[in-house]
Amino acid sequence: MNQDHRDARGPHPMSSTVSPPWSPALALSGASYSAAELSPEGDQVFLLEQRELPGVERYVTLGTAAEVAEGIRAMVVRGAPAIGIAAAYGMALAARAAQTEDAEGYLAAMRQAGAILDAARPTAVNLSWAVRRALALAASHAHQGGAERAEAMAALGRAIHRDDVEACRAMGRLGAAHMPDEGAVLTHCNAGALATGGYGTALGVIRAAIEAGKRIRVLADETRPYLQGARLTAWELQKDGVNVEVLADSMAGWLMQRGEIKAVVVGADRIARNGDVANKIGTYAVACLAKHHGIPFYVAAPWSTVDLATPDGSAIPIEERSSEEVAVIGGKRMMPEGVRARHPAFDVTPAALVTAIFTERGAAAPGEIARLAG
Ligand SMILES: CSC[C@@H](O)[C@@H](O)C(=O)COP(=O)(O)O
Repeated sequence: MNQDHRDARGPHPMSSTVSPPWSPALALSGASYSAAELSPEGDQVFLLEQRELPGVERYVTLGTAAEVAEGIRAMVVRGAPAIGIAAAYGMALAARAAQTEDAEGYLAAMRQAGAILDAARPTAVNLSWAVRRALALAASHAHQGGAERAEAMAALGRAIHRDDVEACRAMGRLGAAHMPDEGAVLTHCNAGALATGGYGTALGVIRAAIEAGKRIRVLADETRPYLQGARLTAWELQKDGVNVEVLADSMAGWLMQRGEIKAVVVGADRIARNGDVANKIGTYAVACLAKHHGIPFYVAAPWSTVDLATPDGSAIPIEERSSEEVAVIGGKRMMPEGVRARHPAFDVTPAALVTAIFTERGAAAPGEIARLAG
């Protein structure tokens, strides 16, 4: 990422645009914005600068796989499916940059780009899933010419993007039937259009339920420390005219006790073979509360988030991010100098606390998720 992007909190008129290029995935999602796009020529990646939402809506322009990796690490783009799509587009940039006609040289360059992208964030399996798919394609077309390889890699990124929007729509239709006819549904973090190719997983379920005529209002946990709920979920639902209110994370238990919350639906970063679910830190606490109060707790995720190679949640790597992201809010330090904050960015909700998982392949009890592998 060049300096403009690394330091992307201020206005950088030379490096930013206000709208993404048109793409088939964007058209399919129905939104006016997109977390990640590849330019029509395949030479630039546009990321919606999510760290500046809800105040500023702009895109940073990236020209190399390493810049895309830095955008993922720094959370310019975030959300499991969206970082997988961004990584696939990063691999398209790498294929374009690999000018060599030598197949081995090309493969070495692609492996190197894949390793950089894969290392950007450890928990969401969609990232390594997308890199693996790109490397498999690279191995199959390494002997072709540079232009052909670059075109094929760009097409793969666009297909992964389009498929993700279609998966969101499919799981949305499925999950909508499980939503209450009316009342409040709680969600945690942002599992919406901003976290996916478009439409969203958990928010896709909510959108589909509302499109089907259900009178749902949304309670969005603010989701400390990055505030994905307050900043992102509230932003995208407000754009759609959905009734949304934000809760400080500590408020959900009280509202459940009062009977105000009818269901919980969240996304996932990785689902293990036994149905344990890694998702944004705080999800486990919400699931425990839901169990205690007899409230259904649903997870919506594309099949690319299901990791059958990981037997259970204890084997899922949990990202630890910087103390500063917890300690400093809006530029102000909220704890004494010299005191460190803990920052596990994800937690694991045991399968026993999950009512059902919705994927594009169908709905399943968490313990039966492997059945959908076909
Ligand atoms: C459809 S996205 C589901 C998850 O990726 C989402 O809930 C989440 O935990 C995102 O974490 P983030 O740290 O913002 O990348």
